[in-house]
Amino acid sequence: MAEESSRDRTVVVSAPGKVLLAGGYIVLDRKHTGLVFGLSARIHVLAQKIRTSEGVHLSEIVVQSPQFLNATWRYGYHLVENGGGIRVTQLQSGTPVEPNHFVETTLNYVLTYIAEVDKSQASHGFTPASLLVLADNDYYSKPKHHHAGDRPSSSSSAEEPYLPPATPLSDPGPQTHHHHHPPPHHHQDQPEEVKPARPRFRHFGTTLGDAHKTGLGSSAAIVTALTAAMLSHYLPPSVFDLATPEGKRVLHNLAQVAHCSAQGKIGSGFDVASAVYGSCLYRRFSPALLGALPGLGEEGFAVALAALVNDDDADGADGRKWDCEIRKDQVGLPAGVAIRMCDVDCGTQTVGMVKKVHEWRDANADLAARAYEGLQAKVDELARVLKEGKVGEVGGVMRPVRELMRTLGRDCGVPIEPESQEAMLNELEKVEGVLGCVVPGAGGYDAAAMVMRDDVETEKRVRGFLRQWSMKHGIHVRLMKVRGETEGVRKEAAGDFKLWIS
Ligand SMILES: Nc1ncnc2c1ncn2[C@@H]1O[C@H](COP(=O)(O)OP(=O)(O)OP(=O)(O)O)[C@@H](O)[C@H]1O
Ligand SMILES: C[C@@](O)(CCOP(=O)(O)O)CC(=O)O
Repeated sequence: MAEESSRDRTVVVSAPGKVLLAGGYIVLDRKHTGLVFGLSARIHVLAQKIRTSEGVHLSEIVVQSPQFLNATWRYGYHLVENGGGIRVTQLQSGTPVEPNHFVETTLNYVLTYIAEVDKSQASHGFTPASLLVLADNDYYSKPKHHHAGDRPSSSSSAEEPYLPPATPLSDPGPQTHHHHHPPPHHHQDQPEEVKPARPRFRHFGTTLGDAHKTGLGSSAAIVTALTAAMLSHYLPPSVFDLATPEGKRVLHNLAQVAHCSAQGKIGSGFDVASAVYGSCLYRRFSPALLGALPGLGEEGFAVALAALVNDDDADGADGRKWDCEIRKDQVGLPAGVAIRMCDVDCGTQTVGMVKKVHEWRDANADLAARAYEGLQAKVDELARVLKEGKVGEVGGVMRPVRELMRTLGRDCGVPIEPESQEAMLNELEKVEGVLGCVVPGAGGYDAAAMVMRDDVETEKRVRGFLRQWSMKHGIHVRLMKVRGETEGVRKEAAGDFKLWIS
């Protein structure tokens, strides 16, 4: 008799966002490493079987992001000849829905992999499934409620939008009473009694394309959580078990391949690694690893993908082709210290910045090698002082990280720490209890990261500073709820998501 699969139960998986505290750009080179922390902000994916009563297409897979307008993606799928894998096709009905490239690519790769490792899936067809995506609120800036002359402090007290009414797959109803975490801290600038309860998963009131992302790595988190949820839903535990090191290894490899493909192979993969493993010192895999994989739909894609993901035809010295290093033992945070972030509501296009840095590096090899080595020394030092709890030394390491990144930016002609961010961080650094701050990752206008004392007084001072800074500069900077956290992907209790389960 067939082993019990998870297909009849709801599987919920979550994966964390990331903050690359130090090591941006250099981590793209295998010679170097980056210090990445996972975040408390997670993307959750609920995988459920679709009950086929209401004329639902038999081979449909539906992905929904109920926090956004027009965000239901329905897919059919077909087997491509000559082992080219499984390709999904977005089905349109009614209002046209913008394609979701990351979701679609993930479905292609994951269904191809599943059909290859469990042949019965390919022959019987995949049971129709619903995949519901719920992102913690900090992934996107708050929706604006006032347009012309938007004043910084007023929008945060505006009424929270509810989720839209019944969708074809679930009717979660208003979310205001569904607190999973403890209630959020009170904003200093608002009297407690007028603050409406905050929905755990708010509706952003826009399409996904119009949402302002804060730079927490939503694509890596969704690709990872979606991959894990689908593997857990369709495969029996003897073939895939997220709780085992082997399960995490397969998930990591498959999510990296899918994410790289969707992204156009430009990233180091630190964001997927931290979505799977949480905080770590990360060394990337050799880019050549993916070079040999045929494209989706090309002859032999399915077999090659499964071999690459399982890493079972390994010829490397240690028996594995995947040569990335994920060092969790070298990363930690001192007690009483937190990593927090402030959103400047702008967001950054990383791709163009990486291109320019690489052009400069290629034209200035010696200079670049020295700059990269200088940064690497600071990455290691920062990891060490945080791990060893040397609280007093944090600032003395983070300041040079900023200086070196600014120099790199100037040399390359890239605004890694733009002037407006520089000015703000210079002042933020002086706030009592703030140990150090940086523009994380590629820099630019993504949310800034701080290492600060984890106490109410410091938080008050930081909020006060950001409020004043916002007013003075006519911008909206806010302290986000999100914190650095060490844990990676995990299964969640389905009972905590009852409102979402149909
Ligand atoms: N809640 C969501 N539901 C469905 N798809 C999502 C969701 N959030 C993100 N995505 C997918 O991820 C894409 C955004 O990826 P992108 O790499 O631009 O952002 P990011 O990973 O948050 O960026 P960064 O690395 O700067 O943090 C979206 O276009 C969409 O395909
Ligand atoms: C520039 C880079 O090193 C870091 C990008 O980080 P982020 O997406 O800005 O957090 C690119 C990468 O490592 O993929």
